[in-house]
Amino acid sequence: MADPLIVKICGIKTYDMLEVAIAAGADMVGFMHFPRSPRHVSVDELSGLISAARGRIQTCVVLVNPDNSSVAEVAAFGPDWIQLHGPESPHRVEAIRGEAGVEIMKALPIGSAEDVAHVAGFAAVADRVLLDAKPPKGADRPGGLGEAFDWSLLEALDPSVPFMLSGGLTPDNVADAIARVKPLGVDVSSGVERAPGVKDKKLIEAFIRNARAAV
Ligand SMILES: O=C(O)c1ccccc1N[C@@H]1O[C@H](COP(=O)(O)O)[C@@H](O)[C@H]1O
Repeated sequence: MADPLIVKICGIKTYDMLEVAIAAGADMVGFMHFPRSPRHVSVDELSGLISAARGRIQTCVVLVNPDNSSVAEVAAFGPDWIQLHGPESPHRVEAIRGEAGVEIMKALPIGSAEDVAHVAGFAAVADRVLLDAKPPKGADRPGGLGEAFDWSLLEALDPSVPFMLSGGLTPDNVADAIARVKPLGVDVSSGVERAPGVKDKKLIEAFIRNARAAV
């Protein structure tokens, strides 16, 4: 039997939306700890949200090119995952994985065949890889821009590499994405918001319903 699809709702900032994601049947929630993001939560907020979620849903803290002290500070709150969403090298991913004591998801920007060729090297040192759109030059953050990439690029990916898909997913395109790309899981932030950083209950419910119906 195929593995069940993993659905991650990222950029949760409030307890209300944490409860919405849990009730709607998400498998994982993501908390952004990156000040330039409209979804940024402070370390105090992170600590509270992770505690409220513990044992009910998997938690993932998103960091961008963190130093060792940030990794240690966040890992101490006991999330299930840390997502590295910056230009971390395979060597750095391996070092953080060794130090953090939590599972590591490495986000990789995909905009060309060359980007796809690098995925297997990261998959070898991370617990999971997340394939996202490559941000345009000059973007103020490396993700969470609601931009999709050309999914057909993934036809060149080694089929033995499991990956999650993100970038511009919405309730309207998630079923098509799953059918075409066959990811291990899907991850959404902007596509379930009514304004940047403001999650919407109905969009979260529709996203999860449509994703589950596609498998
Ligand atoms: O959400 C952000 O602001 C963000 C900032 C820095 C790095 C990653 C960020 N978000 C992650 O990007 C992907 C795709 O998001 P979207 O659905 O296209 O908006 C997802 O993993 C977000 O958590």
